[in-house]
Amino acid sequence: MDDALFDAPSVTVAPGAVHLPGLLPLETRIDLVRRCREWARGPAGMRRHTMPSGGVMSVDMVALGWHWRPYAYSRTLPDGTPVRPFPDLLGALAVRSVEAAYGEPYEGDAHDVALVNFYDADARMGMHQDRDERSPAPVVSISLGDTCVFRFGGTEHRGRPYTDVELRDGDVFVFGGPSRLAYHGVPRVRPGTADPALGLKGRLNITIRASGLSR
Ligand SMILES: O=C(O)CCC(=O)C(=O)O
Ligand SMILES: [Fe+2]
Repeated sequence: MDDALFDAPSVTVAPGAVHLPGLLPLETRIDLVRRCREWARGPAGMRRHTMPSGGVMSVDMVALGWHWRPYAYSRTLPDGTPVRPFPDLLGALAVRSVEAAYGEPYEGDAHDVALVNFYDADARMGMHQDRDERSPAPVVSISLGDTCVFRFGGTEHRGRPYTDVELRDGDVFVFGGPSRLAYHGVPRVRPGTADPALGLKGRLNITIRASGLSR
């Protein structure tokens, strides 16, 4: 464990919700983008989910560890294709991020699922809670590429009051404790703001979670 992480700059947006701007160095970001490209491919790769309302999401998604579709986890994809495994690297990144956010050793459930979201210039994500997990472990959200507006609200409903935070390439946002079930969404992406060194057009987001489900 790198002690310097406990000293990383952080902004507490709400109790238990901590923004860690620029936590990830360029080499980590480049490595994660390369991995996301790999995860996006193949039979268990990126897809656009249809919501129960009939609307189609504007974000492309791939799940690791457990498959996710609105609104449930499953061991395999609907056609039986195995889900891609959850990479140890993301588990380690989650622990380091939670420790950097809260400044104390992490002793909660092990993170075992990640959702990778790709946003093009027009993609959005409506206000929602992450509540398909059965573990209270904090969610760790990693941003790569284009900056977005991340809207973070309360736990009761999707409306105001909320705080708009700019999430940039390499930022990490941790939400746990009293904010674990806070409504949040991405009302807009700022196209063309990605670091050219990344070679990424658009925005990638990885949320790392503990499913609380047993295999
Ligand atoms: O893209 C983001 O920053 C948030 C993604 C999110 O809320 C989710 O995947 O549940
Ligand atoms: Fe979410």
